[in-house]
Amino acid sequence: MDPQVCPPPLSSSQSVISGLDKSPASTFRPGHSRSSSTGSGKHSKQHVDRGLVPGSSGDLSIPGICEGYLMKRRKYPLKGWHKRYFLLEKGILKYSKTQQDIQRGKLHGSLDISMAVMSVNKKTKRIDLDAGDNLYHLKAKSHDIFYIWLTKLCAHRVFRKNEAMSVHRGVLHALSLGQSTLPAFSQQSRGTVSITSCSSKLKTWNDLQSGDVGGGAAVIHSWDSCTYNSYRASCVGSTCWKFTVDFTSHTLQVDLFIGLKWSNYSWNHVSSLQRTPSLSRHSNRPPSVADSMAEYFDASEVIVCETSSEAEASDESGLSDITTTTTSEPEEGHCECRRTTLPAPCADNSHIGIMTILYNNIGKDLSRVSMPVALNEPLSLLQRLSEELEYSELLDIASNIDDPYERMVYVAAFSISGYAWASWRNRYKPFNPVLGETYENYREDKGFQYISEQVSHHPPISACHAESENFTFWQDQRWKYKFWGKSVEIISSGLVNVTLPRYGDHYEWNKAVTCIHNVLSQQRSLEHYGEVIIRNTKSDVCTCKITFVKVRTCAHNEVQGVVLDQAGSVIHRFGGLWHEGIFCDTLPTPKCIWKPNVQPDDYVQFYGFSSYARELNELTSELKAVLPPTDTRFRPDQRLLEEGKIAEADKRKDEVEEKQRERRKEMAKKGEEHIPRFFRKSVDEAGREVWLYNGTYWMLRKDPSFANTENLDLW
Ligand SMILES: CC(C)CCC[C@@H](C)[C@H]1CC[C@H]2[C@@H]3CC=C4C[C@@H](O)CC[C@]4(C)[C@H]3CC[C@]12C
Repeated sequence: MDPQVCPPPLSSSQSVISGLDKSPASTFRPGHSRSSSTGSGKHSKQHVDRGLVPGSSGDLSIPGICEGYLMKRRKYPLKGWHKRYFLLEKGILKYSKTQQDIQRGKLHGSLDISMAVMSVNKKTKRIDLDAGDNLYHLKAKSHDIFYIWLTKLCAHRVFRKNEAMSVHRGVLHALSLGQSTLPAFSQQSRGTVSITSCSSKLKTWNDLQSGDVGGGAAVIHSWDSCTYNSYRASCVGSTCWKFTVDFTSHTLQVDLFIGLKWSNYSWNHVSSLQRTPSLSRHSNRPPSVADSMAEYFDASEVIVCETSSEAEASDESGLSDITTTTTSEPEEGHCECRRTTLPAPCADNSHIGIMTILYNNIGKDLSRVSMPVALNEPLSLLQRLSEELEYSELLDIASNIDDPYERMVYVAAFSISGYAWASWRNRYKPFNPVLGETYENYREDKGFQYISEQVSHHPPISACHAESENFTFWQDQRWKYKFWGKSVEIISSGLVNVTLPRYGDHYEWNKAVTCIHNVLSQQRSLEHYGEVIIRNTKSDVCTCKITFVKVRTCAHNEVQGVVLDQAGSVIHRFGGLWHEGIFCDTLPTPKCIWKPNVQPDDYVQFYGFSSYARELNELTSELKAVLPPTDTRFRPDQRLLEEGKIAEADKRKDEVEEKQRERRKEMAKKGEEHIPRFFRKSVDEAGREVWLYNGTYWMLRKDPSFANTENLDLW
């Protein structure tokens, strides 16, 4: 995959589709050409430049309009593609059913190109635009049309960015002149905010960024008095401006917003200004800094994928499902052929009397209590633990950062990313794996292979191990549930370990406490709290302290962290919301370090599963041939649940549990002890009992293969 690829921007006068421009359907406007991608004319052979996203020139000429029919992937529940008429003008992509509808203003949707991550696939002629709250999967009918759109989309992105830059300069200029009105071009951009009233705040902000206050480094308290109550952001030199100027016209408003917040204006005040869609998309909460930063960083990406996929062709039939979360075209033979949905939606479990179950088991370890299958999601805890690797790319990045402090920031973001699922998953519980159950997750596309095993039943311990070229990850988790009457606390012991062989690092950290609030009601919510300390056992250059902040009046899911040097001084500071993203402002370029993938639209119907989670229990014929029979994917009750056959699943669950009890009794009778197959018990440097991978799984899988080994019969 090749990030940051865009054809050179075209000014209005040098449209790639000059041939098309001459088609009768095209209309010309001075300095504002119109290109119809539906025309049949030939354009000069295009090549996609590998290199920078162009456009720092500040050229403000408006790129030509581009319009025509494209195929657009349907939204759930309808599948397949449909033909829609698109119009790209001044960086805004609008679409309707027909050209007439567009002309009449009957829009189906619109999207700001500069706010979207664009993924393209030349072979399949696909362009995916992900603006966070809006995701368009588009496909051109021919390569010519594909290139026209690609070129134009890039040109419009650049235009929007330059426009924002110039608006910004204009504001600064106006402020420096003490003007109360703004130059015309800023009003042309949007002009919705009462700029004059904010100018004094901006000026102070401007002083801050120019280093007049605090010797070039100003510490701003409470950016957002609600979300970032205690989060302190330092703004060094011009860095704060840097992120803002690169926004489109939204920038201005984000700037003002931050300026206002800093000046202790309330969100309500800001919301009384006319907000742009990007700011108001999370209507129930104020935008966080993480949001805005994430938007910028995403928007600067254009991802090109070279590969094609056979599955793509079948999409035409309208039979395959939508992919809503991938921002790039997956590699051949992989994600595209992974499933994007589950065989059946989840069943309503609100009728299950959790109260009776919990009250009958007060004081007991709930992981031992058998519960009705309707409370389960079709994943086991072994699979659940592998979800912690969903954002393994953070470790790949860390493994390429020479600076140990910055490396730590990425390791920290990885540790936080493993908690993101919680905001969508509070209605169902994973299956408790039976003793000896295994689960592998071989992700060639992500570059790691993961294996896990249930190594102990009492207490339940799940051990797992993943390796890739860049890192090794392992943990053995034991957890205890504590029921407090209304909420359940899950306390996990066992450390998470990550090594980065390139630097000889070995990081280890504890887990935060997970709490299910209002467990008896349907308005359950999950919270993580406590402190996570990340240590590098191979070097004491730095440690990291992450605080999952316990809920306060309005700051939900807040997390803050610091990277400290040996003397205890703060080298890096980061923070954000564990379900939304982590932002670090102490790096040379303040950055959104991590942002969770966009949830599929239909996540509520499918247990709150992300796209990644949906893939975990898929059993393809290739996998069937190589997996050991102990793999979770073969667990019959879980499979039945996945297929929506609740009553049968319940019956099978009893049988599986009964079989486990019998095996245990038999072993006890014979005086035997269960010996895990792929993990061995050991003691770490601090004298703690740990379960380590014995290195045999992938070897056996290959030779002689599990079909030729003796395997446990678990179900
Ligand atoms: C009453 C029921 C249906 C409500 C749903 C309970 C859910 C939210 C509970 C049940 C089991 C729990 C998991 C048990 C063990 C772990 C491993 C730990 O390292 C992180 C938290 C994690 C992953 C827990 C997350 C929350 C969890 C999934």
